[in-house]
Amino acid sequence: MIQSFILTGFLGVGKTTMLTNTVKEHFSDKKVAIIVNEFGDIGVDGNILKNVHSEVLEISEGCICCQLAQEFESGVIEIMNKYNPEIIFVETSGASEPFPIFLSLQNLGISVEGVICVVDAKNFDSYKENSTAKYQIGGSNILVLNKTDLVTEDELEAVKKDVIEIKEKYNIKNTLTGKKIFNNYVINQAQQGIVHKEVFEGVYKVDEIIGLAKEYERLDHTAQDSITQKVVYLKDDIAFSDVDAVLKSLPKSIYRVKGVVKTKDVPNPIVINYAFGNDSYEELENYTERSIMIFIGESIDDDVNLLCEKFDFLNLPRFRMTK
Ligand SMILES: Nc1nc2c(ncn2[C@@H]2O[C@H](COP(=O)(O)OP(=O)(O)OP(=O)(O)O)[C@@H](O)[C@H]2O)c(=O)[nH]1
Repeated sequence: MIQSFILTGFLGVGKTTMLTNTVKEHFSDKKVAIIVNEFGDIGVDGNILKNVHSEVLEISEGCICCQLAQEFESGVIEIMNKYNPEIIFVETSGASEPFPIFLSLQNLGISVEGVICVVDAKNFDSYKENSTAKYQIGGSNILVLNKTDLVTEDELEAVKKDVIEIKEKYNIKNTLTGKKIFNNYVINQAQQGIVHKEVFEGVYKVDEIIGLAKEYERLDHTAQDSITQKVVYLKDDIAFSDVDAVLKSLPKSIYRVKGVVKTKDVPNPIVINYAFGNDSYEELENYTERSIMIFIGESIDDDVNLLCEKFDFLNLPRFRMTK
């Protein structure tokens, strides 16, 4: 039976980082397939993951936990037929919930060995009130407190306490029986998403659930959430300092920026990663498409327009707005 893991967690918490590091560290001898669903339609994570693994299927243009359930299932079948993997990892977008994906995998006869929710220990306070974030915790059985290098022990304890409280409140239940679906859960810690191998050894395998799909009512949460994204292309190659200038001028409403940008001063295109005030850059080989930045946050349209006015190398696509 094919094994699978679902990776969930809010925007920018470190899911792609975990996948990149985990597969390298623990699964170099296995045939691994990765399915990644990005928030929106641009494959930044897909490009990063493809640099590390050969089998990466991107499902974009929507959310696999609601609008794209069917596309997700056919994607899984496609990857099984083409590649015959031993393990499938599904990285859900930071704006989806894991439970519908869990049901889809089980419907396809795939064993779910764990639903992992990555929590950003540094920025948890900034997003813990978001309802999707709560359902991500409630729908998982392995909670990983990541970015532990950025917090003190006391801060980490406080996050852990909050996470447990949310887990208890949002732990998903079978609406027919009233019983908890994930009876047990564990809380782990990580830095750069690296967790102990035990997490991936199937000790937290989730029991099969039968006949529950119709009972899950929170479908199409994207209709209610106020998180939006705006895609911006860059006209020309720019100086690295310009990228920095953009990130330093972000208003509070924009809490996540991803992108791949070609600069005049760095040989390879750089991957930009900005989450809640922290930024990082990494070079990416083999990227030949246009420079792009994706801004994600709450009600950000006007703020992104202002940024584009201020930095004239930022160019809003005229006919392109997702979500
Ligand atoms: N300091 C620190 N930074 C981290 C850690 N884990 C991830 N990061 C950084 O956090 C940023 C976001 O990481 P990603 O792995 O892209 O996050 P994600 O959850 O896949 O993000 P989305 O695709 O928006 O959902 C990147 O700049 C990472 O380098 C960590 O443990 N410590």
